[in-house]
This record gives sequence, C-alpha cells and structure tokens, in this order.
Amino acid sequence: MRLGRRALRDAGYPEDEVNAYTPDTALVNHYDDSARLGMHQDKDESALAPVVSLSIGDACTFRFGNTENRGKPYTDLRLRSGDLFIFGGASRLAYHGVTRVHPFTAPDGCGLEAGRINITMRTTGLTD
Ligand SMILES: O=C(O)CCC(=O)C(=O)O
Ligand SMILES: [Fe+2]
Repeated sequence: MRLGRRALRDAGYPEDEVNAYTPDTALVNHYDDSARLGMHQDKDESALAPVVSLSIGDACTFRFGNTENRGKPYTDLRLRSGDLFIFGGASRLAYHGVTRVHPFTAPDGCGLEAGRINITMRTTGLTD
C-alpha cells in the first residue's frame, strides 16, 4: 500500500486521493515466453480507484487502448522490469492487453531468469 500511495503521489494525484488509496488485493500474473493477454477492461472491482501495475522479469509489449472498444486507437509500449504503470482517471477503464513477451530481456538480479510477472494492486471491496 505504501508503494501504491507513493506511485500515486509521484504521478501527481491530489494528496487526499493518495491518502485514501487502500488497495485490498494484489493480482499476480505470470507470463511465459508465449503468453499473451487479450484486450480487456479492468472492471471487476467495486471501486474506480486507480490500479497500480508493477512489472518484473522479461519486458513485454503492452497495448494501451481506448475506453470504447478493443480496437484502435491504441499505443504499444514496452513495459520493462521495474516499470510501474497506473490506470487511473480517464485511463482507468481503458482496454489493454499484452501482445508479446520478449525473451532474454530480464535484467540480471531482478529475481526472475525467464518470463514475466505482473502484479496489480486493486481495490476490490471483497471481504472474503
Ligand atoms: O500484465 C500486464 O501488464 C497487465 C495485466 C492486466 O491487465 C491484468 O492483470 O488485468
Ligand atoms: Fe488488466
């Protein structure tokens, strides 16, 4: 939670929103070399609090789209080990996905020799 709040603060979120940020779930996805994640919106959460995403291991091509549909316009960007990405505000419900993982791009010492791990902090409101 401290990391999530720090990320929001560094990204310029107002201090009241930073202090109110209380994610209750960490979703961990592991990708091997051939794994993909189709375009989707993160809308299972009860709240529209930002989703903070952390990447570890191999880099990936992350497709960041629009809020209307799975198609264009979208931007392909590379998420590398150590990168942090925030889905918040107008981009909270943007469609997004992972189009490919780039083998052998994990930096030494990141804790993962192959594949990619993504951790997202979410405010689900679920209690059990
Ligand atoms: O792996 C990523 O960077 C995105 C993961 C994702 O979109 C999700 O878990 O909902
Ligand atoms: Fe997602």
